[in-house]
Amino acid sequence: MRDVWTTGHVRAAEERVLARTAPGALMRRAAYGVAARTAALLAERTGGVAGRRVVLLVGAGNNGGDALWAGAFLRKRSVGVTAVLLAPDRAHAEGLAALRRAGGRVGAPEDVDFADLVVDGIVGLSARGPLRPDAAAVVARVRAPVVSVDLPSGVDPDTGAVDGPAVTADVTVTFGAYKPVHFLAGARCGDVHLVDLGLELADPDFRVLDRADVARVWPVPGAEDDKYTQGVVGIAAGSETYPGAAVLAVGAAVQATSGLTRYAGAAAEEVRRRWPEVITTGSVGDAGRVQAWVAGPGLGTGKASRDVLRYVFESGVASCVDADGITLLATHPDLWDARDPDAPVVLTPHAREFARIAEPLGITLGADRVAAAVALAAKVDATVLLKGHATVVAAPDGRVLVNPARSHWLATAGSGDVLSGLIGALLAAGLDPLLAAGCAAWLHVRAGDLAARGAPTPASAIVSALPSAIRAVLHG
Ligand SMILES: NC(=O)C1=CN([C@@H]2O[C@H](COP(=O)(O)OP(=O)(O)OC[C@H]3O[C@@H](n4cnc5c(N)ncnc54)[C@H](OP(=O)(O)O)[C@@H]3O)[C@@H](O)[C@H]2O)[C@@H](O)CC1
Ligand SMILES: [K+]
Repeated sequence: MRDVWTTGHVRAAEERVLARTAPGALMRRAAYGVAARTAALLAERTGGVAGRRVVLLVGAGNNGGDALWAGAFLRKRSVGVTAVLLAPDRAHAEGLAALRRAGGRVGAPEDVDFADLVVDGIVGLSARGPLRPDAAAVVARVRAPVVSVDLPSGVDPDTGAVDGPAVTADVTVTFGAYKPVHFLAGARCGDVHLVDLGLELADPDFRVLDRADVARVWPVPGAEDDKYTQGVVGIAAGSETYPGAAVLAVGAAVQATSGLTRYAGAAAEEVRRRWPEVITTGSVGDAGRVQAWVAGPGLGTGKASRDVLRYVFESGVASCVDADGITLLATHPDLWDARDPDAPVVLTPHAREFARIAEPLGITLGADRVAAAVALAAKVDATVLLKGHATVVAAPDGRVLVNPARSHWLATAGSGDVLSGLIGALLAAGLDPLLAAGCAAWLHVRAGDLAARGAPTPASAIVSALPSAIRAVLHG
C-alpha cells in the first residue's frame, strides 16, 4: 500500500521538519537523491557516468535549487553539468553557487541539443498550469532521457491534469511523500522514486494498492467452504440487443472467485452456452438467493430494466450498478428510494456517465477527479468507481483508492462489463465495497496487460486472462 498526500499537507509537514533542521539540509538530501538516480539512469542509457553531459533546466524556485545542488553532486562524479536558467534573476542562489564551485557552468537552451540526460527542475510543488512559453520552448528541444525533480513540470501536482505543454519524464525523484500527480498522471512521471525526508504526516488523501494488498483480501476457499459459503453473485445484465455484456460480466464473476454465479435476464441462452456452470433464469425474481447483484451492463433503459434495478435495490444485498443501471439512476432518481439503506452500492461510471448522474446533483467532473468522486460518493451514499486512465474509487466515508493503469489497451468495448462482474463477485464474497472495487480494478488492469501484451485485446480475452492474473497475485 502506498500512501499519497496532496501538496498542502506535504508542505505543512516539510515546514515542521525545516524548523528543526540546519538550513539547506533538506534540500541537499533531496538533491543527493536526484543525483543518485540521474547517475543510475545515465549508466543504464549510456553505459557510463563520468564524462557524460547533463543539462539542468532550472526554474525560479526551490525545485530549481534541487536541480542545481544535484548538478553539484554530479560534478563530483566527473559529469559535465550545464544549467539553463529560465529565470536567471531568481535562480536559487546557494544552489547556483554550489554548482559553480563544483565546476558546473551556466549555458543556453541550445545546450539541450547535446545533452545525454536532462534534469527537469523547472517547477515543483508551486506549479500552476502548463509550462510557460519560454520553458515550453526549451522542453520541446529535449531528445535525451529526462529526470524530473519532484514531479514533471507542467503537470498539476494535486490533480495530475495537463492542459498544455508539460514534461514527460523517464524517472521522477520525489521527496518526503508521494503526491497525487505520481498516480493520477503516472505515464508522465515514468519510474517514481521516493527520497525519505522524515516527514510526519496524518491520514493520507488517498491510497494505492499493491499486489500484496490484493493478495491479502482476495477470496480463497478454505476446507469448510462450499459453493454457497463463498458468496453467490447474481448478474442482471444483457438484453436481446446486447447479450455480450451479460456473457462478459458473468465470465468475469465465474473466474474471479469459487462462489456460485447466477444469471437473470434475456441473454440466459447465450450465457448458458458459454458458461455451463452458471444457474440462469429469465428474471431477477426467479433467480434465487444471492449475496450481491451486478445490475446494468447491456441491460437497456426501458421500463423492464427499471423494474430490475428496483428489485435489486429492494433485495437488501450489496450491488454494483454499471452502464445502463447508472443511466437509469440518472433519469429516474426515484429509484434510489427503493434502496435498502444498509445495503452497500458501488457505482462504476465512466466520465460521461459520471456527468449524467452527478451534474443534476450539482457536482461537476473538472480537473480534480478525486474531489468529484468523493463528492458524488458522499452525496449518494455509495462507493463511486470513476473509470479513467487512473481509476478513482471513493467511499462515502471519504476513503479513496487510486489505481493507475499501465497501458491503454483496457479502453476497449466490453472491458467495463468485465470489471463489474469482478466487483460483484468480490462484493458477494463479503469484501468491504471500497476494497472490492479497488481490488477488482487492480486485477482488471493486470488481466488486461496479460491479455494485451502490447497489442489490442478483445474484452473476452481479458476474461480468459483472469485466472493467470489471480495466480500471479496470489503466488507472486
Ligand atoms: N519545502 C521544502 O522543504 C523542500 C522543497 N523542496 C523542493 O522545493 C519545491 C517547491 O519549491 P517552491 O515552493 O520554491 O516552488 P517551485 O515549485 O520551485 O516553483 C517556483 C516558481 O515557478 C513559477 N511557476 C509556477 N508555475 C509554473 C509553470 N507552470 N511553469 C513555469 N513556472 C511556473 C512560480 O513563480 P512565479 O513566476 O509565478 O512567480 C513558482 O513560484 C519542491 O517541489 C521540491 O522540489 C525540496 O528541496 C525538499 C525540501
Ligand atoms: K520538476
